[in-house]
Amino acid sequence: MTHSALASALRLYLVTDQVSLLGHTLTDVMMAAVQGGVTCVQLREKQLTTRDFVAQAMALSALLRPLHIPLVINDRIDVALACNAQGVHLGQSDMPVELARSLLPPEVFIGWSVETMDDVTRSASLPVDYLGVSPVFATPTKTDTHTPWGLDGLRRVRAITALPLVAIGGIHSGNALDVLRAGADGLAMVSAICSAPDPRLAAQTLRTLCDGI
Ligand SMILES: Cc1ncc(COP(=O)(O)OP(=O)(O)O)c(N)n1
Ligand SMILES: Cc1nc(C(=O)O)sc1CCOP(=O)(O)O
Ligand SMILES: [Mg+2]
Repeated sequence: MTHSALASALRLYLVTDQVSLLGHTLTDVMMAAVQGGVTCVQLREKQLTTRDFVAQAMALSALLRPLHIPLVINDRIDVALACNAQGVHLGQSDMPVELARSLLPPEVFIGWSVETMDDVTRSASLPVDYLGVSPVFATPTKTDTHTPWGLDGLRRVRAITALPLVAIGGIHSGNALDVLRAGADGLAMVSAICSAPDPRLAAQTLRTLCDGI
């Protein structure tokens, strides 16, 4: 996929989180978000057994594939391979991206979290397809994060890389435009969609913002 095709695919990026679902099922929230216009889904499971993770990944893959919405698996190359995911997302403590690249089919894209300018500089010589700018704002959804980049930090990242940038952390409809204007290609969100009273409407509102600039 070209940079620009991948950037479009990552535009409104749902990251799942069982804890944030307010009693709804993951499948129901994901499908509502898809109806509202999310362009990409990351399955992020920290508590499941491998067997249950694979089963969940296969179930989501069967729903998303006919809709041509890419499924990204967080952290786990084996799960991504098992469900023929379109992408994986790896962070600074996950499997090294060079090793992941050697294990994955070439068409599977790799996202990589960048927490410092040094990470961004290093990304130029790594086999990564997009960068997760981690975090843009502090968020209660994930607290083991590095110092937030803020909008100025995001602008500085934008200035030194041509890779697609996915902003994550504390993003919602009230700051989405600022984040896009600071240079993000895509917005990744957990709570603004998963914990919304109406996830379909939340995604639709965000999609309208994404399409408007
Ligand atoms: C799009 C996106 N960006 C960043 C992350 C965070 O990845 P990581 O730092 O590996 O942390 P965990 O999500 O694994 O807790 C992400 N998942 N997605
Ligand atoms: C999964 C994840 N990764 C982050 C990072 O900074 O790398 S922040 C985060 C959670 C984002 O949740 P919310 O949209 O509710 O703020
Ligand atoms: Mg990770």
